[in-house]
Amino acid sequence: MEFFLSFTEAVLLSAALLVGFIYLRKNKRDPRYPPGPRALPFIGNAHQLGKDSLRVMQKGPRSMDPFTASTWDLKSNKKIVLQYFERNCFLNNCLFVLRTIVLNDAKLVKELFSDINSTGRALNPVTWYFGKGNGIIISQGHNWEAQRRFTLRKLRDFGVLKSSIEDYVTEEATALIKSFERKVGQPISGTRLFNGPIVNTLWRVVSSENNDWDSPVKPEILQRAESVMESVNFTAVSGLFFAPFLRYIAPDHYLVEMENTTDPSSSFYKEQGEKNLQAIVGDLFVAGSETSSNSLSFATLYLSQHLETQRKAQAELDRVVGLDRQVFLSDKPALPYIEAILLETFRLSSIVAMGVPHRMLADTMFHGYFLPKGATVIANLYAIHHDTKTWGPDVNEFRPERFLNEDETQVVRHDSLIPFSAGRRQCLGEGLARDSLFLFVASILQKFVIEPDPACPYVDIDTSSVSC
Ligand code: HEM
Repeated sequence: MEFFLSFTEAVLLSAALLVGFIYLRKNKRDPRYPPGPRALPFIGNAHQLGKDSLRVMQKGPRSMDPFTASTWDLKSNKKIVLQYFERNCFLNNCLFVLRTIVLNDAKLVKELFSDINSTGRALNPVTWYFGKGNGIIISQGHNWEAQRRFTLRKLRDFGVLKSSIEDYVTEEATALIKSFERKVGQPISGTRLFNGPIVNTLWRVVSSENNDWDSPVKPEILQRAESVMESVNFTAVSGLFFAPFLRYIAPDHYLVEMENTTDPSSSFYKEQGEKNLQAIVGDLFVAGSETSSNSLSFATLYLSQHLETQRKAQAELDRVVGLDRQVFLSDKPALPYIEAILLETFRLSSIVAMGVPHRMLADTMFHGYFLPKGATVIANLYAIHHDTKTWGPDVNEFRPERFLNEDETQVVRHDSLIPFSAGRRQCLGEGLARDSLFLFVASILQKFVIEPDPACPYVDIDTSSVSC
């Protein structure tokens, strides 16, 4: 029997063969890649990553017990510290599949993220549309380096990282305590509870302007920040929301730097400088507001379920601070139990569960494995903070004592706690976040006992959702 193809069929067949050929050439799995589950053509590992990609990336797709967190491969009895996955390319500018390296070990995250080759960011059309690669969070290369260095220096000069924004935060904490005092005995929803004081603190850092977030009419900046949180996801948020306020922002810092820049290739030069300034303001709000306010919500949620922990913290506060004065940052060294509560909250909640993905800027050999240029690298912070081999069998329990020495008089730092990631792109607001959370939590515990709502005594806690 003879077959004849029409011209159209021949063209379609050739096109299909060409696509198949390009696919095979581009997506051939290099044997030097880290180990990982077998991927299918075009969809990669999408079928295995499924709904719970967080846990699959932690344990591998054949994991026998998806709910006991451990980065231990039960079959080979080896720790899975590095895995290779292929994710589909929906919204990512890659051909067919997105090569993805997942790091499940804090030491490896610190090591790889200290390498300049790992400092790229995965750009996709959404982040590109909003940020155009400007600012800090989604930029890379010279632009990122220059903008990050400048912002860090200014935040340091300004004193954020030296804690001199203490006045702002303590004022916000006092306002929060007053608002709680009006509601004693009534249930308060934990969602958005801390958005007002956190957004206002950030706003004061960039503009020196103060707003009463507890007034019946929400200040515009809080409305804008909440609309950002509601409407777009973490990576897709834009500085544009805050643009009308740019005239307030550090006029004698960034704008002076722009004015003094005469090199057209500089990221501070004229229009490019403006775009970066706009993006940075957005970055600070996006990265700083939801993370900090959610951490506070988690801290109060855990505390509401652990009255004994509250009693111990309050005994410490009574001894060190008393009731007649405010808590200051200088009290921190004498309040190790409060500090341990925060560290345990960072660990257990792991709110930035998979960090912010990085992208390899050049082919790199790492611990004998080949990490190709363009591959996405994910630090699986959730896995690192929930590894039973590191933290013990009670990894899902809220137990601040794990961060204290035996007689509970000193904080014990743990190398595997990296809620702010590590290396060259480590969180820029870490100091501000740690200081504000300390002041808020200590001020609340100094005055109140947090109890679960009798109408909702059991709370099902997930990293992303809380429900009765
Ligand atoms: C509990 C609060 C916070 C947590 C858990 C947190 C966590 C993180 C993490 C995991 C990253 C990704 C780092 C990486 O790419 O490897 C990050 C980046 C960043 N954070 Fe935070 N953050 C918090 C608060 C803040 C605050 C208050 C600010 C600013 C005021 C801030 C500003 C930034 C910026 C600008 C970046 C991007 C850094 C870069 O790409 O070079 N964060 N943060």
